[in-house]
Amino acid sequence: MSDNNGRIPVSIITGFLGAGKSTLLNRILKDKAMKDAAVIINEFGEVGIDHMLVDASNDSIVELADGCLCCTVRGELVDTLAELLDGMQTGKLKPLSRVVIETTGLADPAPVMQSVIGHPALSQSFDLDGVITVVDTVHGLLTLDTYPEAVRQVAVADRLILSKTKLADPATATALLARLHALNPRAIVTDGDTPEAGSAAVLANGLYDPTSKIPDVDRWLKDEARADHDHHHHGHGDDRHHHAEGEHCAICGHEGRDHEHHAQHPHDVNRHDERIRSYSIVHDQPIDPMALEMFIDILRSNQGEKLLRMKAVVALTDRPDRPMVLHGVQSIFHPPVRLAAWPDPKDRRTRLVLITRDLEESYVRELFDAFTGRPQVDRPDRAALEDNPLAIPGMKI
Ligand SMILES: Nc1nc2c(ncn2[C@@H]2O[C@H](COP(=O)(O)OP(=O)(O)OP(=O)(O)O)[C@@H](O)[C@H]2O)c(=O)[nH]1
Repeated sequence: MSDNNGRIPVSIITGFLGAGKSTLLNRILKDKAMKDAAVIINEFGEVGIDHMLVDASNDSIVELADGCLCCTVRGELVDTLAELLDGMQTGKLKPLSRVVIETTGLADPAPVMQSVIGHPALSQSFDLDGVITVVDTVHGLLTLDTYPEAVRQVAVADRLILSKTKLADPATATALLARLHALNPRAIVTDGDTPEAGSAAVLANGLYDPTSKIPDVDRWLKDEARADHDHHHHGHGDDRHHHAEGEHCAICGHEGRDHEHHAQHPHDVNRHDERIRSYSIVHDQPIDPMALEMFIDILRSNQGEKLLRMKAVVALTDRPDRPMVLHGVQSIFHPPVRLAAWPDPKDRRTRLVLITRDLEESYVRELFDAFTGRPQVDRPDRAALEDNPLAIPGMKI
């Protein structure tokens, strides 16, 4: 199902080692809607076996063995996408409805996403439709504590699919959900045991909606208010549970006197999580296109590596009725797309959603305010920044 511009949606399935990626993919491939999809499987190790585990009824399965998609075989991924395109253009391949990429368990999804959105030619033909991260309900908490790759996989996901839910005890599942919500409040969470999880519908995550032909902006900006609320409380000690005397706490197992703790287990050292933030910026006046360009340029050239993901719908002064959609991963941005109209004509506010690592919200807000005409008293304005981009406090190059 390609969009207005003929671009083919690409979904990335990721998740830690053994989380259940292949199991999920096998279920999805049985969906009739996957008939014209191509699947690219990346496997780490000398001998590829994942392709044998994936249902072979789909003849567009390509395996990229011996190396990790996010590092050594990234070029191979680009080549494979180019070959698929060539195959379609020369009539050797039937038109593809979708491409699904399954990464290795240790992959950082960002470079894989960049291969799709950042390649000048490929981005004309493919569009990232979302990252689906499979999380093992039994081992998820420990994995998140131990492996930064797992935290990144959760942080950038559009959808989280919980596997092995029936094997996990309820307390573990509750604690995991709280942890996932803190890390990525906007992701859709789906129980892997539901029929929905095994359907092609989970792959469509709304960078555009195939039926309405415009990005499902509301979906990826969802929970904006709640996420902001959570963020403001994060780290200020307000995100606590209170228990009455004698009450059993499902998260930490404590019983007895009144006690409080964070949504995660109190002994849980969220050493990776605390560096990752998700926040949104809302602005109600149309923005000068030049100012937007400079804001994005400074942000990505100076802080690109900390920008795990940014999605935005922006009202510009030249055509405020036709919003601009921006979509970036680290310093790579998809070519901006002008929508024909606002997804919701009653809500024409500019909205930016950012997922960052080691980049404070206050820095991004100040930079945004400086370029959109709302500088604060003791902060540099746009003119000062154009003269000297280092004038932003905390700016490092
Ligand atoms: N009970 C149960 N087992 C599951 C579920 N999902 C996966 N498994 C099992 O978990 C094991 C790992 O599943 P895979 O689908 O191979 O996981 P993967 O993420 O593709 O693994 P790698 O490719 O090694 O990273 C297999 O034995 C699966 O049968 C689930 O929802 N419930």
